[in-house]
Amino acid sequence: MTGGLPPGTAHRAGVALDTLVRVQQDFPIPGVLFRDLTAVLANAPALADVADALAWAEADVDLIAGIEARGFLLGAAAAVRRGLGVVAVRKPGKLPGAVLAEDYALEYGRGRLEMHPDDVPAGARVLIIDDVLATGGTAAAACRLIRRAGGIVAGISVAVELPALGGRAATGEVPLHALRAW
Ligand SMILES: O=P(O)(O)OC[C@H]1O[C@H](OP(=O)(O)OP(=O)(O)O)[C@H](O)[C@@H]1O
Ligand SMILES: Nc1ncnc2[nH]cnc12
Repeated sequence: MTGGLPPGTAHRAGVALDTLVRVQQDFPIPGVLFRDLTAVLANAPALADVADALAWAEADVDLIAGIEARGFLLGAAAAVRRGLGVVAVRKPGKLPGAVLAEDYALEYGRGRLEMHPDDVPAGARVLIIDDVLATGGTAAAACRLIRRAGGIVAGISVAVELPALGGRAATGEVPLHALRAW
C-alpha cells in the first residue's frame, strides 16, 4: 500500500481516520453505528494524506469513479493527486441526458445509482472510490454501472471498511483497498 507514496503517507492517513472519524450511534436510523468522515475532509493534511492513500499508486488505473456524496469529495481529490479524471456516480435524477441506472440495498435502506455511460471510454480501467464499504451494495452497483458502460473495474478503494457487514464478499473478485477496517 505504501509504494509510490511519500514515506509515512499511508500511516498518517490511518491515524487521521482513527482520530477524526466521528462515530454516531443511531444515525440515520436506530441501530446503525454511523462513521462520518466530514471532519477528515475539513482537515487539510488529513484530506491530502487520505486522498493520496486512496489513489492507490500501485493500481493500473485510467479513470476514477466517485460515488455521491462523500465518494465525490474523496474521489475527486484522489483523481487530482494521480492526474486522472473522475466520473460521477450519482444518486437518481441528478444527471441530464441518457444514464445507466442500478438499484441496490444498503445498511439502512435502498438506493439507486446513475452514471453517464459516455464518461467511461471502452476498456478504461476504473478505480471506484468511496468513504465507507459496509454491505457493499453501493460499490457493487457502481461496479455493474462501469461494466455496462464498457469499462473494467480495476479496484475499489475505500477509507473505511466495516468487515462485519460483508462488503468484501458482496463485491466479488474486485481488488479491494481499505485504509482502515473497523
Ligand atoms: O456498503 P454499503 O452498505 O452500500 O454502504 C456504503 C455507502 O453508504 C454511505 O452512503 P450514503 O448513501 O448513506 O451516504 P452519502 O450520500 O451521504 O455518501 C457511504 O458513503 C457509502 O456510499
Ligand atoms: N455504518 C455506516 N457508516 C457510514 N456509512 C455507512 N454506509 C452504510 N453503513 C454505514
